[in-house]
Parts: sequence; C-alpha cells; structure tokens
Amino acid sequence: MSKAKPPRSFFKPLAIGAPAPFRELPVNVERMIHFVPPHIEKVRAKSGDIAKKADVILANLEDAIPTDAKEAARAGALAMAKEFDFAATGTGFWARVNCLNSPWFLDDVTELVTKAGNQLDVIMLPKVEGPWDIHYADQLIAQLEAKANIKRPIMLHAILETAEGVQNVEEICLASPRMHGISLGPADLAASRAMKTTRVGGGHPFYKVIEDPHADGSARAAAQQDLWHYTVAKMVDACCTAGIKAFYGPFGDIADLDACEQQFKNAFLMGCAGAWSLHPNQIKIAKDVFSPAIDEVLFAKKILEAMPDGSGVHMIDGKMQDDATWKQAKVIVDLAKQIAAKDHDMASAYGF
Ligand SMILES: CC(=O)SCCNC(=O)CCNC(=O)[C@H](O)C(C)(C)COP(=O)(O)OP(=O)(O)OC[C@H]1O[C@@H](n2cnc3c(N)ncnc32)[C@H](O)[C@@H]1OP(=O)(O)O
Ligand SMILES: O=CC(=O)O
Ligand SMILES: [Mg+2]
Repeated sequence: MSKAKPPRSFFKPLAIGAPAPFRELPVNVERMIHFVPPHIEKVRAKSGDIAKKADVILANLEDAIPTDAKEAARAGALAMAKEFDFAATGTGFWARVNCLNSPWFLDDVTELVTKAGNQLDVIMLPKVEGPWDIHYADQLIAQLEAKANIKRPIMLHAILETAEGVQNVEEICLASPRMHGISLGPADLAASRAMKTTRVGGGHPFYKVIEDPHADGSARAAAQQDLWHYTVAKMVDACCTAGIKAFYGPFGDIADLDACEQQFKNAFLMGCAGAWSLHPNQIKIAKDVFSPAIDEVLFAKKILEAMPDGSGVHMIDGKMQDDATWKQAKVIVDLAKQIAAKDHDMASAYGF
C-alpha cells in the first residue's frame, strides 16, 4: 500500500537548487488554453496577436503533430518562447509534451525546461494514469530546473483521458504541489473506454432519454444527454479537494459553434475554470462562457452587500439567501474581480 509523504516534506524542492513549489496556485484567469501547432511557421507567427485575445497560449507537441514533425514542433515551441513576450500581455505560456512512454517525452521536457524554463508556466502531461506518472515528471522537472537555475517553479497539468486515469484522478490531483490542474480529454478517453463514437467531445444523437409511449401513438419527445457529466463531476471534485483547477478539454466540431458553447457552458456551471480552444473561433466562445454573466455578478454582489458578515437569512428579489448562497455569491464575485483586473470593459460591465 502506498503511503503519503509526511506533511513537512510535501513542499520541499525535489532537487537541490530547484525552486520551492508554490504553496498556493498563482491567481490567473485561464478561460481558454489556446492550442498552437508550433511546427507550422505561419500559424506560430500569429501567436503574438492571438496572445492579446487568449488567456493561455499552448505549444502542442503531442497528438495532431505528425511523427515526422515532432522535432520541428519542439523547436517551434522554443522559438515561441524566444520571439514572444507572453507575460507582457498577461498571457500564460504552456506546452503539451508527448506522453511518458513516447520516444519524445524526455527530449521535450529537457529542452523546454533548460531552454525556455523561465518563460514556461505549465507543462501539460497527456495520458496520465496514476500518481506515479506525476511523481516521475515532478522529479525530472526539479532536476532540470536546478540544472538550468530556473527561479520560478514550472507547474504540471494532467490530461484525464484514460479509464485508469479517471479511476485514479484523486491521487493524481494530490500527487504533488506542482499540480496546476486537470483537463478532460474526451477523444482519448472515449477510445480508452471503448465508447462507440468518433467525436471529440460534445453530445451524441444515440445517447438520450426518450419519453414513454403515448396512447395515441404520437411522436415521443427525446433529449440528448451529456456523455461527459460523470467524468467532469468526478474531475471537479478531485481538483477542488486538492485546491487545483478543472478544465474541459477540446471540442472537435470546429464549425458547430453552438454545440461548442453549450459544452463549455455545462463545464463552467459544473465548476470548470476554462476549456481548450483549437481554432481562433473558439477563443471568444470560451471568453464569454467562462466569464460569469453580468446579471449573475450583479445579483451576487447584492447578496454580499446584504450580508456583510456572511451569516443570517435574507430575502432578495423573492429568493432566500443564507450563509451557503453567500459562499456561492463569493465564488462568482471573486472570479468577476479577477476578470475585471485583466479586462477593463468587463470591469465596468460588472460595476467594479
Ligand atoms: C484530441 C486533441 O488532442 S485536441 C488537441 C490537438 N489538436 C490541435 O491542437 C488542433 C489545433 N487546430 C488546428 O490545427 C486547426 O485549427 C485545424 C486543423 C483544426 C483547422 O485548421 P484550418 O482548416 O486551417 O482552419 P481555418 O481554415 O478555418 O483557419 C482559419 C485561419 O485560422 C488559422 N488557425 C487555425 N487554427 C489555428 C490555431 N489553432 N491557432 C492559430 N491560428 C489558427 C489558420 O491558419 C487560418 O489562417 P489564415 O486565414 O491566415 O489562413
Ligand atoms: O487530448 C485530448 C483528447 O481529447 O484526447
Ligand atoms: Mg488526447
């Protein structure tokens, strides 16, 4: 049976000379993680402009990068770190490396940390199966941080995209103080679970509930259900327990903006902080969805104002408010304040 680390050791750097891990996650608005294929020079060149709209720019080295372009993608990611000052626009810079058992993982991590470690905020690790994967990456990154004299710890973000990973999600979230968060990877997860779909996220017309038959034989109403509800709920609970962030991942039907928006909305309501954008069209959707609605923020502010110490019971617009709804309101107002600090238009809309 595995044992947890003693509390006093948990936050110790894993290599002499490596920076101490964060005790609290840095407060960053991360409504969308925008995927860039770094081997395509024309697309990579747009990263500076996209960084003005996106909260996070991610250089993708894993799936969607052809085998013969893996080295070019890695070199492209390093070029992005050199060519663009993402921090200057308050934009996060992340990289998704190849998975642990691939021929590229070791060189991906070694080069990224030693050559771009001071620019890189987060390494996204695909196909994480259990805490052992995090422990290995954690130790390796610490050694490389020490070697390259990196001053600020690079965080780890795991993709939840295998059945085994879902089984172990709580242990993955708690495996290291380097953990930033988890993204749901519905495409690989569907394959791992032998789900019979070829879609990347979203609903499926075969997955629905149907009304009972009518005596007159008239058409029965049916509604599609959310295939990802169970996994998102499990992921959000595991992330919140560990004090890290949950994200919905990719939505692959690039042309179906309505379905993308709905998938993102479900994730936002259930507790996710953001989602991936694969195409520039998805950036605005994520920005709108993962910013709380203006009327919700104004109502939440009313609750906080009516109950300054967060206790008691009040009626506001016919609705009962107490300590629990005060906490709900605080979640919304705190997020709105973070967004307002980054976005002046939203600040005035929210009334800050
Ligand atoms: C299951 C998973 O692992 S998901 C994660 C892996 N997948 C990815 O990372 C995919 C990332 N996205 C892409 O590669 C592309 O968006 C594709 C292949 C999906 C679609 O690309 P296209 O067919 O070229 O899209 P489209 O023609 O609509 O592009 C419009 C413009 O946006 C640009 N663009 C498209 N995607 C991106 C992007 N991710 N970032 C920046 N610019 C982009 C195109 O270069 C094009 O520019 P142009 O008008 O100057 O020529
Ligand atoms: O990597 C993402 C996925 O859906 O698979
Ligand atoms: Mg995947």
